[in-house]
This record gives sequence, structure tokens and C-alpha cells, in this order.
Amino acid sequence: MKSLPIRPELREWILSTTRAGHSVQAVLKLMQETGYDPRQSRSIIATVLNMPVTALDARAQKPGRAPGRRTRHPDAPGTVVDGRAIHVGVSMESPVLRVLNGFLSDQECQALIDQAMPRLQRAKTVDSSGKQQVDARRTSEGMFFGIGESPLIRNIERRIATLLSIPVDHGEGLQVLHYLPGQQYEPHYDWFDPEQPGFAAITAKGGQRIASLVMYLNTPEAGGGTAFPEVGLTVTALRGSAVYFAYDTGDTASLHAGLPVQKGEKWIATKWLREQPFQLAPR
Ligand SMILES: O=C(O)CCC(=O)C(=O)O
Ligand SMILES: [Fe+2]
Repeated sequence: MKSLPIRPELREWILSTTRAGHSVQAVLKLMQETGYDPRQSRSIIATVLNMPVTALDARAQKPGRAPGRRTRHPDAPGTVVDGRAIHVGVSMESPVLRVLNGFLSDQECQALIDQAMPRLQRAKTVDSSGKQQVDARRTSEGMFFGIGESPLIRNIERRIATLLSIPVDHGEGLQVLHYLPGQQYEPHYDWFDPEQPGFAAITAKGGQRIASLVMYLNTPEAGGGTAFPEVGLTVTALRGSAVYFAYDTGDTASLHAGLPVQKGEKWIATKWLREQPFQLAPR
């Protein structure tokens, strides 16, 4: 896209208004009310705030609640699931987020790493036509466990289902990712963008994603936290803990990134949850 000349006063106004706590969507609305056309205002805001225009397109969409089932957000101070005490270390409502301490035992973390290691491949993302593709934004290696494929996986899936009060079959297969120093997962949303041409194909089974649980299987020596840049929060990657976040379609507060590992390595297991059953789960 060609860059537009932006008046310094307009640039300063956008910066000071967002710094004062107004949402980007509010800034967009104000600009349109003062006569800027919507495309032009999006492009100007994206340039000034140094963010992808696509993120602003999503902001402009009306956030929507997927019609299906929702997860229950765990309450502080925590709960006992299957005899395991899980503590809510941090709670936030926008985005809806919980840091869950003690979600996995050290043995479970190690077993997940050991079982995933021989099956790792360069991590893929889903492209706009619904196909899996290698993605430069995601430089880690990964693999998927089949739903309920072993007693270990079944235990973890049941724990997630109980804690979040959603049936096991609403989950996608558990994904394990491995990052080396310098590797990262750049800012993204886990919900699927309805404007993307592949949306219908991606959501044909299971519908929209409604929540994510990222479990940390080890503690990187430096770096590798999960950042939520819209709220200035970084969750530390700590073995056995997890971050849960839930979202509606278009919820831009759920923007998140796997920060580059600076030293050591990082292993995570991610469970994405859908609004409808995604698969037939053996129980
Ligand atoms: O690596 C992380 O901390 C985040 C991973 C993530 O965003 C995902 O698996 O969807
Ligand atoms: Fe993600």
C-alpha cells in the first residue's frame, strides 16, 4: 500500500488519544465522524500505531459471539481437578485471561516432551484457503497428538474439560511446539477471521474457536513468555503452568505472541477449543 502523507497534528492526536486510553476503534470512529473515509482512516492509524492494517480491519468488524458453547472461566483462587490443585495466579477480563499455576506435573510435562520429540515437524499455520502451510511468522517445530491417543493425553484432556466445563470433543488435538533461541510466534489471534476466504472450510467442523490454553512444558532460561500486547501483559513461561484465554470473534484484546526465546529452549502444549464438537472423542 502506498504511504500517505500524515499531518503531524493528526499523528500527535492519534498517539495522544490512544495513550489516554481510548480504543483504536474509538479513534477510528472519531476520524470518520470528522470526515475521513474509513479506508483512509484505517491506513493512517495503522501507519501511526505501527500495526498491520488487517488488525484494524478486524477491529472495524463487529465483534461477534459464536452461537455455540462457551468455556467457563476458572475462578480465583483456584480449584481441585482430579486431585490436582490448580491455582489462578492472574485474572483479567479484557481479554478474558487466567494464569493457571500447577496445571501439569513435572512428570506430565516431561512425558509430553518425550512423546512429542520424535514426531516434530516445522510448525504450520492455516492459510486463507484453509490449507496448512509453513509460515515464516511461526518458526517453531510442532506436532499434533490425536484426541485421546494415550492415557497421558486422555488425562490432560479430561482435566481441561473439567476445569473449563466443556466436553472433550470440543477440543482440537493437543499441539506441542518447540522453540529454539530466536524462534517465536508473532502477534496473532487464535479466532478465525470471518473475512478470510477459507473461513467456511476451517469452521465447517467444530465452528469458531472460543478459547485457548497454552501449557508451558519447561522454563526457558530467558525469553519465551506469551505476550498480550494490547494490554501490556507478558505471561512467564514456567514449567507446569498455563495461560487460558477466551474470546469472541473479532476480540482484538486477545492478540498474543510467543516472544523470542533468548536462551535455552521452550516447549508448550496448546489446546484450542471450538464452539461445537470438533471430533468424536474416545472417552
Ligand atoms: O508460544 C506461545 O507462547 C504462544 C503460542 C500460541 O499463541 C499458540 O499456540 O496459539
Ligand atoms: Fe495463539
